[in-house]
Amino acid sequence: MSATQTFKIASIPADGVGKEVVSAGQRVLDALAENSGGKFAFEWTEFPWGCGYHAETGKMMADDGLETLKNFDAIYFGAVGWENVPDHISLWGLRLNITQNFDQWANIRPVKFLPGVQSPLRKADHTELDWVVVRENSEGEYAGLGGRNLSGRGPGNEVALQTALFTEKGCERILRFAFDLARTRTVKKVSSVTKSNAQQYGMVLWDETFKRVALEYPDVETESVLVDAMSAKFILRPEDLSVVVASNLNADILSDLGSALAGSLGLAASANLNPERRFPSMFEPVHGSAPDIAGKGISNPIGAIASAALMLDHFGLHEEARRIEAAIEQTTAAGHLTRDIGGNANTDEVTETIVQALTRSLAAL
Ligand SMILES: NC(=O)C1=CN([C@@H]2O[C@H](COP(=O)(O)OP(=O)(O)OC[C@H]3O[C@@H](n4cnc5c(N)ncnc54)[C@H](O)[C@@H]3O)[C@@H](O)[C@H]2O)C=CC1
Ligand SMILES: CC(=O)C(=O)O
Ligand SMILES: [K+]
Ligand SMILES: [Mn+2]
Repeated sequence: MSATQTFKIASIPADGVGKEVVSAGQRVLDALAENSGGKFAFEWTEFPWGCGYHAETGKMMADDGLETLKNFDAIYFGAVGWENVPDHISLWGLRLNITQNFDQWANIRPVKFLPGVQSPLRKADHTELDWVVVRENSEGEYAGLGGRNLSGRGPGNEVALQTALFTEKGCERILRFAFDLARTRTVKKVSSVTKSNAQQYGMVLWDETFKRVALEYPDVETESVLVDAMSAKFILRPEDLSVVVASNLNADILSDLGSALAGSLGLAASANLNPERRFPSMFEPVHGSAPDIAGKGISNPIGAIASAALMLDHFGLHEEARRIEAAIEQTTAAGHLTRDIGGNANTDEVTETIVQALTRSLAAL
């Protein structure tokens, strides 16, 4: 028998439901490894970073945290944010610190409809709707550029600048990524989203770069849509979508909309990729720490488990990734649903049902 391939994964559950869903995802991956016949194994190292760590140390992560993370094959993340730390401090201190410094410039967020899950869309059918949001994850509106003039202009006259950064190289690499992804899909189409009628510098550069790159992909259909119109299109003509590429903020908003259309924020998976593989990539559910339901054991683990499947794809374990997705589908089809999607199962019950479906499918090999 050939040697076991071991993947070193850094897990960062962080805050709120992040802890519940990361442990669910680990449980599923461990079950997969146990049934792999020694083909591969996962070696987990958990880091306690997040708002709880901040309460004890005044920092969101260790000073040498990035240096430590560099040695892992991937990062499995939960969600960051709690009431003891302002959201912009916690997000920049942990998630954005990692995505920015590890140049995880491509954020892939599939919008996936599942059997047995009711969508708010009247015409939703899980066999027909299937699109993916590609989010520029390194610049745009989240470049972190700007500043505040707190009191220099006198009381009541404070000013703040929040500058979006668009570079031709940054636009080009994410647009190429979207085209390459479209080529792997049944429907070869890229919808590029901006607001270039109102934002006449950066987003016009994006639009022009899109037209230029598109010339190299004559086999891929294209459209350029303004973000306000695209939000309507998500609801009225979702069957027209395959790959939707947008800037950091616009894609952030559109991906929450997409996951809500599929039934819940708790379902959506994401991959923060450094496509050059100079740094580890990070896999996390699209949702945040959900303080309104945290600690009750009722959070939906599917977004995190589906993110673990995206991590397997990154490792080249495609067949195993599809098996996890199939186990998720079997579970929802059989009516094992958490509350956010209309059921009354808790996090552990759904996770165990997915593990059982996965184990059965592996035993049948
Ligand atoms: N990547 C990250 O770590 C992100 C962090 N955040 C942070 O999370 C905190 C809460 O942010 P919100 O705007 O409330 O967004 P959120 O995504 O945490 O919650 C929005 C709604 O979706 C529900 N929801 C989210 N995940 C769920 C799950 N797994 N199962 C069932 N229901 C779920 C919540 O209960 C809530 O009603 C903030 O501190 C925010 O900064 C928000 C988004 C992403
Ligand atoms: C911060 C946030 O909302 C996201 O990355 O989706
Ligand atoms: K998250
Ligand atoms: Mn978001």
